[in-house]
Amino acid sequence: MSKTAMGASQKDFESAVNQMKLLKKDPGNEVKLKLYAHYKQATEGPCNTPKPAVFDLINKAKWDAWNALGNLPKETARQNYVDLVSGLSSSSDSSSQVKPEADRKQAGYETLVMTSEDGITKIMLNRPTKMNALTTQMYQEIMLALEAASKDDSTITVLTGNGSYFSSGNDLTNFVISPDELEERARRGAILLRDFVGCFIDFPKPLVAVVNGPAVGISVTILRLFDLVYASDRATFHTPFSHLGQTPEACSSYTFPSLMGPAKAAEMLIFGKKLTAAEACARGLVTEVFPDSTFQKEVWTRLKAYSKLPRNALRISKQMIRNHEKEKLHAINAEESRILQERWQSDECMNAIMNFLSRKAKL
Ligand SMILES: CCCCC/C=C/CC(=O)SCCNC(=O)CCNC(=O)[C@H](O)C(C)(C)COP(=O)(O)OP(=O)(O)OC[C@H]1O[C@@H](n2cnc3c(N)ncnc32)[C@H](O)[C@@H]1OP(=O)(O)O
Repeated sequence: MSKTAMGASQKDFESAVNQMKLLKKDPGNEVKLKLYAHYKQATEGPCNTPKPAVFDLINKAKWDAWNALGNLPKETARQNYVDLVSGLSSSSDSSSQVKPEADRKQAGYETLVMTSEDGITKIMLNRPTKMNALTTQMYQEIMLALEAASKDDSTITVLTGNGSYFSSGNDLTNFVISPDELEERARRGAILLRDFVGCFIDFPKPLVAVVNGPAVGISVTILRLFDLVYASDRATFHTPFSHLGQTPEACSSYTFPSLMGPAKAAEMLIFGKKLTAAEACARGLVTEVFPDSTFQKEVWTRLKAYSKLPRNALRISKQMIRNHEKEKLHAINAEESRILQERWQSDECMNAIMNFLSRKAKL
C-alpha cells in the first residue's frame, strides 16, 4: 500500500493492525518500537503519559519512541503505520522456505548479534576489535536481549563473544568524563550495574556461557550466575579489580568464596591472579574445558542435544536450584554496586584508568 493524498483510511489502518498479528517473522526491536509509537500516535495522539523510571528499560524505550513523534498528526501516523506493515508483509512474503543466516538474525541490536535456532537463543557480544569490552550501550542491549530470550520459545540461552576474546570486561572509556560529571555518572553507573546483574540473577531459563577466549573483570564474575560454563583451553579468567582501584561485582564477593573457598577467592578477587581454563575448572567456575581446535563443534553439538530435552522440566529445575539464593544475591548485588559507586569516584580508580588510556599499564 502506498501513500495517497488522502492518507490511509481507518479501514486500511485496522487491516494493517490485523496483518501485524499474523506476521510470522519477528521484525526486531527497532521496527517494533516504530510500530508501537505510530500506533499510539494514530490512536491516542501525542504522548500523554508520565515518563517511566530510568531502569524500566522496555517501557522507557517505548515511551521515548512515542514521545519522539511530538505533534505528528494522527492521520500521518496512521499512514506511516500502514506503510511500515506493508513493507514488513511484502518482505516476509518474498522470503524463501529455507531461511539464510542473515534472516535468523534478530534486528535492533548494534553491539550484539542475536540469533535463535534449534531451540537455542544465542547472544553474541560483537565488538571484536575492542575485545568485546562492555560499553553502556552494550550493558543495555544485553539486558534487552535477555528479556527477549526469557520470553521466546527457545529452551536454552547462550552468551558468547565474537573474535578472539570472550570479553575484556567493562569498557574503561565508560569512565572518561569531566570531573563535574563524575558523581552523577557514578550514580547512574551503579544503577546500571545493579540492573544488569539483576537480569542474570532472575533469568528463568538455563543460561550457558560459551567462553571462546580470555575473560576479564565482570565477564568473569558474572559466570557464577550461569548454569553451565564451557571454556576453550585458550580462555583465561582475570579479575584485576585492585589494580584498577575497584572492588568485586556481580555478587562475586559472596559467590566466589562459597564456590572455591575464601583463600582461593582472595587470590583472584583481591590480588588479581589470572587463571587458566583448567584452573578455573578445578575451582568450579567452569563446567568443562575443550581444546580450542574443536571447541565450537563439541560445544554446539552438546547444546543442540540438551535443547531437545523437555523445556519446562529444564526451566523448573533451574529455578529450583537458583531460587534458594535469589533474595540474598539481590541484596549483595545492591551493596556491591553501592561500594563501586564510591570507588569510581576515588583517585585510585581514576589514576588506574588514566594509566590504561595512556598505555602505561596493560594487564
Ligand atoms: C555500568 C558500569 C559497570 C561496571 C562494572 C565493572 C566492571 C569491572 C571490570 O570489568 S574490570 C576489567 C576492566 N577491563 C580491563 O581492565 C581490560 C583492559 N584491557 C587490556 O588490558 C587489554 O586491552 C587486553 C589485555 C584486554 C588486551 O590486550 P591486547 O594487547 O591483546 O589488545 P589491545 O590492548 O590492543 O586491545 C585492542 C583494542 O581494544 C581496546 N580495549 C580492550 N579492552 C578494553 C577495555 N576493557 N576498555 C576499553 N578499551 C579496551 C584497546 O584499548 C584497543 O583499542 P585501540 O585499538 O583503539 O587501541
